Amino acid sequence: MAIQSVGVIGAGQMGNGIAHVFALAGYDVLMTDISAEALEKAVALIDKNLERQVSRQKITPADKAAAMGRIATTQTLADLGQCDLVIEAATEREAVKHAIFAELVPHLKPSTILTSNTSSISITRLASRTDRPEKFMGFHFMNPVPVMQLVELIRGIPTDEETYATLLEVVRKIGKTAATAEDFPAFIVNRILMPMINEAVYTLYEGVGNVESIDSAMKLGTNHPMGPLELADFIGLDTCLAIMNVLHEGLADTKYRPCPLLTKYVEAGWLGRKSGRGFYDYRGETPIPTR
Ligand SMILES: CC(=O)CC(=O)SCCNC(=O)CCNC(=O)[C@H](O)C(C)(C)COP(=O)(O)OP(=O)(O)OC[C@H]1O[C@@H](n2cnc3c(N)ncnc32)[C@H](O)[C@@H]1OP(=O)(O)O
Ligand SMILES: NC(=O)C1=CN([C@@H]2O[C@H](COP(=O)(O)OP(=O)(O)OC[C@H]3O[C@@H](n4cnc5c(N)ncnc54)[C@H](OP(=O)(O)O)[C@@H]3O)[C@@H](O)[C@H]2O)C=CC1
Repeated sequence: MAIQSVGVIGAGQMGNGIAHVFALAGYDVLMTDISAEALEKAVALIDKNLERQVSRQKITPADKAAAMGRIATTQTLADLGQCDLVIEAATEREAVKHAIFAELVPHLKPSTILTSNTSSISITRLASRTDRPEKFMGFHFMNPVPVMQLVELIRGIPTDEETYATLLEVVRKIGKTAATAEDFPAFIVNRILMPMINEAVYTLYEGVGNVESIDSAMKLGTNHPMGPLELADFIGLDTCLAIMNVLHEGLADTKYRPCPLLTKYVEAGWLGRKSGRGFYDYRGETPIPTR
């Protein structure tokens, strides 16, 4: 099936990056969020990130103008009804995602492919609550979307071959590379990455190192571009905790127990970069460790 128009639900860190990449690749993008402010911020951020690509001569000013011209926003979910492909990238909470799909599905044309950018939640379970489980897939982008090469494709039990083949082709058209994962908690990337981040928080919690020494050790000792605590702040501590909870509950193994310190930071509303504070304080000129 040919995809031309793409609906993006949630204009947070991932939603804006997904809209950016699809618009640049020539798709018409309609982005929605419950918050008008989030939509405004997302469009401003896409403009800024495209400008950065222009200044590094990755794209031309005309490419940027064309991409911005392909992005529209709405606060009405039903407006996404005529899109060929919908990518849900709202908050990592299963109840939120079920509610979005329940509201959206009655407005969708029959051919629309419905996807979720969830980091961890069962695709089969999300699909089963829609009217089109065979046209439902996990479509998992990495942060920052304009930079990261990978997209994980996750088929639920009922997903049909045509839907999978269509998304493989879309990944190719946006210039990224697909890895196919089976539908088990947190799929491939987060099954491996999130326990490492959680272990870094335990290392902090138990006093083995402080924020600076843990991040420095992993950056300089294992050549990771970001330390695990810096990366956790970048992803969002609420999202990290949500993923650990899905792993813990879904695999029923205590080795996935979220670190109590991670829970504490989320309870404080210190969610990382997006809220101004997490394992680092981002409110000044340079990030300062909070422990
Ligand atoms: C939680 C989940 O479900 C799944 C996940 O996403 S897990 C998280 C996966 N992501 C990671 O692991 C990211 C790890 N970090 C990194 O790879 C790097 O630190 C980083 C790419 C984010 C930044 O790299 P850096 O070298 O420190 O910064 P910087 O030099 O500013 O940027 C590198 C390049 O990316 C570009 N870039 C960075 N952010 C960008 C953005 N938002 N939009 C467009 N381009 C961007 C820069 O323009 C630059 O391009 P050039 O190489 O062409 O010059
Ligand atoms: N952060 C990351 O590194 C990655 C995240 N993901 C996944 O992408 C999804 C989004 O994450 P991320 O962008 O980081 O999260 P953010 O918190 O940055 O953004 C989520 C956005 O969704 C909005 N939202 C919440 N409820 C609804 C709703 N009912 N309808 C429309 N929009 C809604 C939020 O609005 P408000 O702020 O007003 O609540 C917010 O703007 C999650 O499923 C996450 O697991 C996948 C890969 C990487």
